[in-house]
Amino acid sequence: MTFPWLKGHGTLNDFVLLPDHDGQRHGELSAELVAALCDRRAGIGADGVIRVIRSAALGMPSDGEWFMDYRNADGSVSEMCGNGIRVLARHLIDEELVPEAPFVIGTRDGDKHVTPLPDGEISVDMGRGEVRGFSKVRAGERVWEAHDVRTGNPHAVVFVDDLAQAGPLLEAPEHDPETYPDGVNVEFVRRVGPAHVAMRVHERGSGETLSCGTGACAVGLTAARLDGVERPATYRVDVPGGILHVTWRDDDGLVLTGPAVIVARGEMEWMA
Ligand SMILES: N[C@@H](CCC[C@H](N)C(=O)O)C(=O)O
Repeated sequence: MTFPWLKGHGTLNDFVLLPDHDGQRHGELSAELVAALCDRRAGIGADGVIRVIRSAALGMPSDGEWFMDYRNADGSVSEMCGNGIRVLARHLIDEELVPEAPFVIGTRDGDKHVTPLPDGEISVDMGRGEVRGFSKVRAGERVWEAHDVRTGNPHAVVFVDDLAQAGPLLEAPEHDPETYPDGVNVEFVRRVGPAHVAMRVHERGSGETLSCGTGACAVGLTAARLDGVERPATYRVDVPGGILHVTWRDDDGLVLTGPAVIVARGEMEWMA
């Protein structure tokens, strides 16, 4: 089987893009193929795969022509990816597949409005986040009370004095299956200064990654609420792979802004 692919990243959260515009190339995208492509030794290597497909071809209701069909590195499906949608947007712009900006991309968390900025960064209206309460997470020997936050997908946000307190994060932090029946992305957050935080993340289905856009939104929203700030407020979120900005608008919506680049493309002859 041969097929085209591209590789891109947003703050080093990296993705393999699989153009499959009318859904005829990959059929039901198998978890096995996704995991093989994401393998950093035996495959291309990535935190996730994005199938570039028309909303209509996937039968998904959307005002956007294009849909982000997102898979984690283990092949599991996620509703939303804040870094991935910017990388997909960059690809759609580069290939002139979208007529004008701003434009809409469909996701399993609904339609997202995307705005390319003059400095090359891309903003995404992520919709409203939801802060629900608390739930315990454990990493290594330590247990924390985490904020249960939803930004299209599930997050547990833990404030720490030092990001090293999370330990090596080689395994998924333990969590309450009643709060998170489908698993959870866990963010460890340190305050850096006013409206400025730093985080590490262990992503559901992908392990520790160098950035997470939905996670940055969960963290920015939680920090801003704890600070009791007036909206609109913008928080800088430092991730190991770069810098993201999260704006909490006065209508409660969250806007994620950050870089997105395509770094390679090719034609794959899958030998496995
Ligand atoms: N890296 C992404 C989030 C990807 C999905 C996540 N692992 C999940 O399973 O919910 C981001 O930038 O938001």
